[in-house]
Amino acid sequence: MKVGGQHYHTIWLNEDGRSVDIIDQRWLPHEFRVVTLKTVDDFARAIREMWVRGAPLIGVTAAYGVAIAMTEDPSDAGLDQTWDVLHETRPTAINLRWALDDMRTLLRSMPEAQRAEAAYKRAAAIAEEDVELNRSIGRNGLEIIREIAKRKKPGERVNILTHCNAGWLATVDYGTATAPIYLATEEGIPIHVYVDETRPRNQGAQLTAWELDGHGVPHTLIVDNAGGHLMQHGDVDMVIVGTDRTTANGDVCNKIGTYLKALAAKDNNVPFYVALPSPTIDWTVKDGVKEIPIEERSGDEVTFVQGRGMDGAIMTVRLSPEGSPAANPAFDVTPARLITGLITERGVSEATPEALRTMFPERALP
Ligand SMILES: CSC[C@H]1O[C@H](OP(=O)(O)O)[C@H](O)[C@@H]1O
Repeated sequence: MKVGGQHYHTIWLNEDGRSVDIIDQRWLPHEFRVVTLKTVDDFARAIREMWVRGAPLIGVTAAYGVAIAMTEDPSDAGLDQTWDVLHETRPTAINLRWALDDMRTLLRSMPEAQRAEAAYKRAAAIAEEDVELNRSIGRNGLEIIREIAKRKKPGERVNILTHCNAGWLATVDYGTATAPIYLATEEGIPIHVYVDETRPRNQGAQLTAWELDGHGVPHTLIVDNAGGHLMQHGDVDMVIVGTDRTTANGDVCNKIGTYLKALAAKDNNVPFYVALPSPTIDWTVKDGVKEIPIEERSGDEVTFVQGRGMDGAIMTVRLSPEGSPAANPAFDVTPARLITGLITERGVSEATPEALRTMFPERALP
C-alpha cells in the first residue's frame, strides 16, 4: 500500500537476491523504519519480537527465512534445523507451520545445489499468492458492505468495527479484514471504522489507525471495552476481523478480545465476519478452544507501554506497580456459532465443517 505516496509491501527481496527488507512495525506509527534480515536468526528474532506480525506475513517471512538458510547450509540437517528455529518463534498462527512445511516438502525433493534458488522462488510465490488471496477476500467482503450500504439512509455511513490489525501490515499487501474496507472506500461507499486499540500490543491504535489514516478511511479509535456499548446503541453495522488459525469446524483463533466482541455482536444481532485466507485454515483441528495453542507472551507487554513523549522521543513507561505480575494470553478462540460468515478468497462461507468442506473440497481431510 502507499506510504507517503510510495508503494510498499511489508516485506521484499533486496537487489542482492539474498537479503530481505521488512517494515519494522514496532516503531509505527511514530517512525517508519526498514530493516534488513541477513541470517536465519534475524528472521527468527523478527517474528518472535513482532518486528513483523500477522499470520500471513509471519508465513511469508518464515519462507524467506528458509531461503536464506539454504544459502548458508542447504543440507537436510540444515533444512530441519531451520524448520525448528523458525517454528518455535510463535505457536498460534498456522501460516508459520504451513509455510515451513510447504518449503521443506519442496526442497527435500531437490538436490542441495538447487535448493537456495528454488527456495527464493517459492517464497516469492507465497508472497504473491498472499496478495492475490487478499484481493479476492476484498472483493467478496465488498459485496457484504454494498448490501449493508443499500439499507442505510442517504448520507449515512456503514459503521464497521475491527479488532487488532488484520491490515496490509499483517500481510504482504491489502490485508484481510481491511481489504473490503479499502475496496469500499475506493468505490465511494460511505464507511467509517471503529478501531479497537487492542491492548496490550496496541496493534489497532498503532497499526490499523496508521493504515486507515494513510488511506483516508474515516475511523475512530476506541478502547477495547467500548465495542459492546456501541453495538447496544446501534452504532455498529458489522464487525470484521482477521484470524491466525481457523479450524475445520469454523472456530476462529484471533487476537485476544475477539471472542468478547463476537459475544457482544451476537447479543446485539450485529453481523460478525472473519476474513479468512485459506492457508489460515488448520484442517487437522476441529475444536479450537481445546486444540489451538495460545501464545503466552511476556507480562511486560501488559505492564509497560510504548509511545512518543512530549519531546517527540519514543519511550517506554511502566503502567502498573512493580509488585503486580501480569498474564498475557495473546489470542482467544471464537466458537463457530458466534460467526456470521467466513470471507474467503473463494466466497463467503458459513462457519460450519460442511460449508468449509464444500468450499475447499480438495483441502478438507476425509
Ligand atoms: C491477517 S492475520 C492478522 C492477525 O494477526 C494478529 O496477531 P499478531 O499481531 O499477534 O501477529 C491478530 O490476531 C490479527 O487478527
